Amino acid sequence: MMNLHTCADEAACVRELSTAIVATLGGAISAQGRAGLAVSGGRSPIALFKELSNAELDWPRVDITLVDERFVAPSDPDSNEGLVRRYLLQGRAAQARFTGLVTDPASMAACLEQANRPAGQLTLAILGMGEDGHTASLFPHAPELPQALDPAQALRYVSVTPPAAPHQRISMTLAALLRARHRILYIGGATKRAVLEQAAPARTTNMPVSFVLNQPGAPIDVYWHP
Ligand SMILES: O=C(O)[C@H](O)[C@@H](O)[C@H](O)[C@H](O)COP(=O)(O)O
Repeated sequence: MMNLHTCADEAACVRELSTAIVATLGGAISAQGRAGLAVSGGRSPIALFKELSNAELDWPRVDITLVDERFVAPSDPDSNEGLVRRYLLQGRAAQARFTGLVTDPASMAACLEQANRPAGQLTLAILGMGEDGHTASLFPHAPELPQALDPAQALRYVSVTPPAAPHQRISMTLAALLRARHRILYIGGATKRAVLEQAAPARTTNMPVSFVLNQPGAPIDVYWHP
């Protein structure tokens, strides 16, 4: 079920989100000693990463990883790890512990083996959305989509071949996203608002984001700005 937060503009969303994220991670640190955060790539989170990197939080107790990654070396301009290193792991947040997904750019199997090692419960997953209705790297019509959306999927990460976007991907599975304690979807603009409204009413594999928007036991906070 989704809880929609409408912000006046991007700056307002970034401030509101940063406050909410710090509260959520801080709460987990107080309760369990550490917090786990998984973030998305793309252009949308850059301003949020900049704001968060200066937030006051016990960053050494925060484990940061990725919701999804392109199968490229971390030095590649398209790498989500590179994006996180440039914009989030700066300032105060440089003290967080980061684990990327492309741990061996020569072997997808080795990356998946590493990414799927046992881990504690994720505190928060921050998702983005594409205009085709993908979230994470859960792309419509990807051959691996059935495994990635399987509610009984034990794996946290699978490989995904996007039918119409560059690079092989490593994506968190729907089941893993739903096992996180909290979920946020952060989007902006009129086109994505229309996509959200199309995807919100019912689950459809044509718009995989609909599976995170329609889960009674796993609410999601959606932040949108015009
Ligand atoms: O690595 C990725 O491609 C992302 O994690 C992806 O799911 C992203 O969130 C959307 O594609 C939105 O991207 P924009 O913010 O660039 O529109």
